[in-house]
Amino acid sequence: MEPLRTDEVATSLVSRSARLSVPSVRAALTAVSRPRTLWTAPDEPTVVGGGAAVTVEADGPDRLSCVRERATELLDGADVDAPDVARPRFFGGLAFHEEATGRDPWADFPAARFVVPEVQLVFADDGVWLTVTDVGADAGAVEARLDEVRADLDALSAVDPDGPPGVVGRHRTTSLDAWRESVDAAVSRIRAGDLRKVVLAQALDVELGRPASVPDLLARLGETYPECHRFLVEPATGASFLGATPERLVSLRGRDIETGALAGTTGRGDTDDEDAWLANELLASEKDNHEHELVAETIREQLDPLSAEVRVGERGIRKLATVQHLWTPIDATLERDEHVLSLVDALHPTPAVGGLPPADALGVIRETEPFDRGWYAAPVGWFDADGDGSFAVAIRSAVVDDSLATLFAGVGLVADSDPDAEWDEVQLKYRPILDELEREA
Ligand SMILES: C=C(O[C@@H]1C=C(C(=O)O)C=C[C@H]1O)C(=O)O
Repeated sequence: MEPLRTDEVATSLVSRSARLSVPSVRAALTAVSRPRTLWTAPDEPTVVGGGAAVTVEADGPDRLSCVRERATELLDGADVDAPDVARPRFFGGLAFHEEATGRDPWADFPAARFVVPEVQLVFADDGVWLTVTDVGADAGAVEARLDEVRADLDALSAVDPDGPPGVVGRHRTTSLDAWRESVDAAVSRIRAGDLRKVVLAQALDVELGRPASVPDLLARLGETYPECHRFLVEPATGASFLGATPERLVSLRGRDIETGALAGTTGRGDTDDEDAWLANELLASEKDNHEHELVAETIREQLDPLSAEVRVGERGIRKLATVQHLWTPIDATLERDEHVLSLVDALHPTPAVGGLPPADALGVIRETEPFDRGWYAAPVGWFDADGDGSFAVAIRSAVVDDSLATLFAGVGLVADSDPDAEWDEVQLKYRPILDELEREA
């Protein structure tokens, strides 16, 4: 991609904002036009985006510094009249690997893409804020557009959500036999000392009874997984990528970093006793603790050189509707100012979704997986003009294209991993999305 010319970018991003009322996040997401964005994170206001005032894309090993450079030019010269909560931000993410293949279902997903939504709605504690942004327009035109969009959105009425579309067919990318073979091969390499951990994933193509409503699916995921990051990345055309992930990659505010290690998995029990028993087994499991420790250790090592202090909290259990994970909170204070994209670059992929050593694990993933990960297990999130931002790891996710959905799920493999147990764990990790597609209303 050609770099943007300076005369195209200087002081040309104009944002204006106002309060408004809309019945729900779902109604807002239904009303705005593509490309659409949804971002919901614990302790952050939910954001809905529609349209793109500006789009920045990049490819290859320097994709994040390219994005950052172009975005900084645009944001530095911006003419913004908005309270902090409603400031314009870039939303988007990356492909798991450095290059995009363009293979189905990822045809419309480049190696990195971020947009400043033309229409941004922030569901803040004190109400909903609308921000309209344009590039190359005069302030009067942006104000007129703000009035127009606000009038349209203010007139929205609540609509009952549709029930799930239902699942009428399934196709796995990996058979149980092929899986056993791949896991055995990976485990042998780990035992031989070639690598310490690798995360292998599967994809599941699902045919739906009727086209899925993306806003409804995300609304249902919000009810079942309120503690997760929910996201939608929907390009101008083609498929939508969405999910409800329990894994934060990193958030940065000023010099304060919050992250954590999430790895090691078991199911939920049918009774409280069984649930507690499963949690205790997980806490005591040598294999899961080893798998987890590699993630926590690596995150700490990545943050150490950048930080005045890294604090690793106590390992515990993170319970979700369908699974429980080992989780260690990690926070840090930066030594000097950094952009959140630099932290994303340093941390992705953590051994929770890649492996260790990272380059060897990525090699095994590329050789083994018969499908393109696309943006699955990669960072999605936002950043602003100060370089603050928040990113999640896009797991428990799917690409939805009309009546077709492709779900992704992976597992961490170490020396004593068992192929059949890992197979079952993959099936468990499909459930967040699969349940919302299948469940009766
Ligand atoms: C890779 C996934 O999950 C990751 C792998 C985990 C594990 O192996 O125990 C647990 C949480 C995530 O870090 C996924 O859900 O697709």
